[in-house]
Amino acid sequence: MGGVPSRLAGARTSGSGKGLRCEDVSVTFGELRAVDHVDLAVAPGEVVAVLGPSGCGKSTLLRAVAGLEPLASGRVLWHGEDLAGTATHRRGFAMMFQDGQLFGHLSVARNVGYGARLRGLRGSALDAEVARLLDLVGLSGRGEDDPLTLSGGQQQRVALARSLGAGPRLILLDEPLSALDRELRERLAADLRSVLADSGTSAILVTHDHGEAEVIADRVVQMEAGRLASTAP
Ligand SMILES: Nc1ncnc2c1ncn2[C@@H]1O[C@H](COP(=O)(O)OP(=O)(O)OP(=O)(O)O)[C@@H](O)[C@H]1O
Repeated sequence: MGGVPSRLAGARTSGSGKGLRCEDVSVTFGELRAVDHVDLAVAPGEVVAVLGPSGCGKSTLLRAVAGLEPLASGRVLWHGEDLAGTATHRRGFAMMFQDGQLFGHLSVARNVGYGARLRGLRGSALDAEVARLLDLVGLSGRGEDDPLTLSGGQQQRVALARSLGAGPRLILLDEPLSALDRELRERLAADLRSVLADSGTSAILVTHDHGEAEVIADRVVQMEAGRLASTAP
């Protein structure tokens, strides 16, 4: 934790067809075209921020990538494979929201180990994985705590560790820090960047905070009324 390591070499471009590709993706709610013919590529290991005002369609785009919204047009592909027939839980993507939605009846360790258990880890292998994840998010030794006694920032770290524990190939982050106060947000933004870099996980970060996007992401794309605009390195 701490420090901002440089991103993985070669993770900056996505022209190879590797990683995620949204092609001409639209999502409609009745007359409203919430996501309007969006093209977006995320290379393996790359973190892309989607920045835009409230209601511009950011969350809907994430949900479409996750397979939680039907597409009115276009395709979502991973390594060139169309995911249309792949259910959400089979896509290998994890989602993390503003409110980390921890399981209040489970210890921190059980929360963090949840995804790893789904991957089949048990016993000492599971314990080692939980310890690794807790270390990754700066919460070593807190495994037996009740998550609801942790601060908001600590809870978000647990949520992040739990998401990473599922071993996702892509993590979808929907305003993961916006419930926190500014000081904590700035600190956790730097931590989030280093955790994503250390784990080599591809990510899409949705936010309306320009500074947060700049700190966390390799690339920032602007969304406005359902459409993606400029790309700034
Ligand atoms: N299930 C739904 N049914 C109808 N309209 C919806 C639904 N979900 C989202 N919308 C509408 O789609 C548009 C985009 O919403 P979305 O939540 O994607 O925006 P957002 O950019 O993530 O906003 P915020 O930053 O406030 O979370 C909004 O006009 C919203 O009202």
